[in-house]
Amino acid sequence: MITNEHVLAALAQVAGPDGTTPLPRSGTLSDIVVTNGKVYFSIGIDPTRAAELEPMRAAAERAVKALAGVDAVVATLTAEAPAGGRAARTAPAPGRPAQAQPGPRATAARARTEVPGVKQIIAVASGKGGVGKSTTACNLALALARTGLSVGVLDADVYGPSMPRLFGISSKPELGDDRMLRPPERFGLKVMSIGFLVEDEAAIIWRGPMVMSALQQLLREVAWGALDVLVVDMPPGTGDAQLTMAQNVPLAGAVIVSTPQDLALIDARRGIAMFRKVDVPVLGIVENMSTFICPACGTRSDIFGHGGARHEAERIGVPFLGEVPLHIRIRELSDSGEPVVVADPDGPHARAYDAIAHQVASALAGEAAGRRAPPRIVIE
Ligand SMILES: Nc1ncnc2c1ncn2[C@@H]1O[C@H](COP(=O)(O)OP(=O)(O)OP(=O)(O)O)[C@@H](O)[C@H]1O
Repeated sequence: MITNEHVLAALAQVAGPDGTTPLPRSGTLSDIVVTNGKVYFSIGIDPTRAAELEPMRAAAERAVKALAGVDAVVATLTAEAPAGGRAARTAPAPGRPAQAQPGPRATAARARTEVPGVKQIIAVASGKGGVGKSTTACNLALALARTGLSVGVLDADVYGPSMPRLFGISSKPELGDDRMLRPPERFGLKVMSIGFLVEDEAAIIWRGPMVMSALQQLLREVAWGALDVLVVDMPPGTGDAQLTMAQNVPLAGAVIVSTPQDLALIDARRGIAMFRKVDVPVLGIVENMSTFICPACGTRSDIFGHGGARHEAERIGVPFLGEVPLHIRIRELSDSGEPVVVADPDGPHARAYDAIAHQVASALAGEAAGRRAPPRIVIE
């Protein structure tokens, strides 16, 4: 069985970014994750040296691949600091002066490199877990595709990837000759999930730089082809991992999912604040599980105080994108791998997602227009 020590011993043969210090002692190596014969690690580097250090990355991969019992190795270069948390991030390397740490905005500007072929990336996020973020991301992506856009889905929820289940995908992505992963396709959408790369239990131990490294790999080492929109299902919450993702992915905007309970709305506010902090436009709030329509008698009940999200959105000046009722069909269909937008395309739930998708699409069109050069005004 391969252990971290075996991997470290192999990496000791490879010189780190300074060209002499072995990688394990260079202070740039992330945690090492070994799962079912696959080894994952990242090397934190100055992003301006990425091309120059590619041979070092390849050498590290080769050294570990040579170990008996290793089937696959994924080594990535990341602009993130090495493992060791904040202490490692702020401590200067031996012999080097301490440097001022860039603030979130500076980091965002540096790290948000576009993903080739992908026009716009949106995050679907929530301030807390269990509010239906993944269900919303999945159905929103399908509804966006119904507006004629070409759409992909990236499941970045390291704490509980659910896109394979929601889309009913059991196949894993294939690795092409060009070393790019070919994402499985379902209902016309390319779907990639962090769950395809690791076992569920392994995902939980991914932290900081490893998470970012995996996300960068999912963004940039996947053959997405030409996409109008890539929908990223974010991990729930507003902790460090989420903030790092919001900072490092070139997001055109974020959709916040909330249930109507006050508590969830407080969390939703935190989510909004997080995206604002890193200059990502909040496209709006979706109120999920907004009302309960009794399947037997059709009576509508407002379980959690319906309208809370709309009211809150108005109050804080964020667009309200729409509401999706709590309905057993949505849950049943999600569990069966046939999302409601596909299974019942003309039903009321699909129409609710369509309405949300239209608003998101027009907000994105506005974002894209905002990025274009302003029109030249000619005064005659
Ligand atoms: N509108 C809805 N009506 C009925 N059930 C729903 C609805 N939205 C989500 N669910 C169900 O609620 C559960 C949680 O949904 P989901 O996994 O999408 O939430 P999440 O916020 O992504 O959760 P996590 O934080 O665990 O990632 C699932 O069983 C899902 O089928």
